[in-house]
Amino acid sequence: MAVKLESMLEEVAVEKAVGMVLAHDLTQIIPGQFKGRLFKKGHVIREEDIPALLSIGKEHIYTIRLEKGILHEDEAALRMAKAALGANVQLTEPHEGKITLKSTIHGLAKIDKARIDEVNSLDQIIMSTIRTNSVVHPGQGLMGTRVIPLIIEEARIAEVERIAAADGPLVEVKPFKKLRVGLITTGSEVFKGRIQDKFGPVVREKLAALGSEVIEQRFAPDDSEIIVREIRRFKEEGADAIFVTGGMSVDPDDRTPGSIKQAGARIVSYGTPMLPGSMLLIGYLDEIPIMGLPGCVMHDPYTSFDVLLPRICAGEMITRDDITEMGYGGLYNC
Ligand SMILES: Nc1nc2c(c(=O)[nH]1)N[C@H]1C(S)=C(S)[C@@H](COP(=O)(O)OP(=O)(O)OC[C@H]3O[C@@H](n4cnc5c(N)ncnc54)[C@H](O)[C@@H]3O)O[C@H]1N2
Ligand code: MOO
Repeated sequence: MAVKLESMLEEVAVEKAVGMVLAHDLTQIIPGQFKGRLFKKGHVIREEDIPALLSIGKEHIYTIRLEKGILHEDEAALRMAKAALGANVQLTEPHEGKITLKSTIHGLAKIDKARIDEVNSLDQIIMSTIRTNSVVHPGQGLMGTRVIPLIIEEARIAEVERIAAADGPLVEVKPFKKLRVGLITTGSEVFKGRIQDKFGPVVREKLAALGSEVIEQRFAPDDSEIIVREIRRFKEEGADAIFVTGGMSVDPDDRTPGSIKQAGARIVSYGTPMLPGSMLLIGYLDEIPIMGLPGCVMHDPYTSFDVLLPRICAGEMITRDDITEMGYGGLYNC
């Protein structure tokens, strides 16, 4: 097969290539200064291009005679990118044989890791992505895809298309919903005014960054009855989610996990295998997400709360398996 492909590529010395059409983008790299396309595919080589071609190490160029069933790298990348494409994602033009998929919105990137792995197990075909469940902004890259050789058998790209068609899109971005969140801040030291609340501003800011809001923050002492009552009140008032802060660890005054349970929540997990954020609780009160947020959320910039919040704001239901998977790679300077 390799011999057949090679027979479609003919080397021509650049001095003899004037008037010929470049068959692919040509890259220049000057470390620290420039990396990019010096000549574009389709460029007709001129006499004055010869010194530049020689300066980037091209003494020969290829002319390609594509036979039936063989694809140029740009066409192969385009077919793979189209096969992977889901909602709120757009393609770039091919550049040096690569096509990038970019988000068109602020949202939650969903990347199907299992099928991306399946594609990447194929020889000389790549799909390089960001991690699934990342928060992305308009214009942000989600995937770059290309084939390694300059030309490739179409049947191999059809295999990628088959993998991509087996289920939903490989790459898509879910928009965030506008959640109206009820916030209950526990702790007698805050309730009695011994210290100033530092949880409210953090939770408000994190929600605002995802397009959601705190409808009201209520304060409760370390008293289960009061905490349960406030949880039920937010539920009755139609909050889309309820967050309870503080009182999440092992002291006798830590009443939050017990109160969430007592309020009737189905607990998905009390505890996440992530540091910081190990004492976080996530559950559901009917279909409403309810979380117990430990003290670290106030001061650590990235905790289990930051992993779960974007998914909740995108309307996803968190499962016990999702929590389990947070441990591997989940230690952040804690
Ligand atoms: N022996 C153990 N100690 C701790 C454990 C443990 O498992 N065993 N877990 C640790 C982890 S992890 C965390 S996180 C912290 C915090 O847990 P809590 O959520 O129970 O936090 P509190 O005890 O309620 O408060 C801790 C600290 O933060 C201040 N605080 C609380 N709420 C506010 C607020 N709204 N504004 C300002 N400051 C607040 C509180 O006064 C305390 O000083 O536990 C570890 N320890
Ligand atoms: O819940 Mo604690 O965050 O692991 O620091």
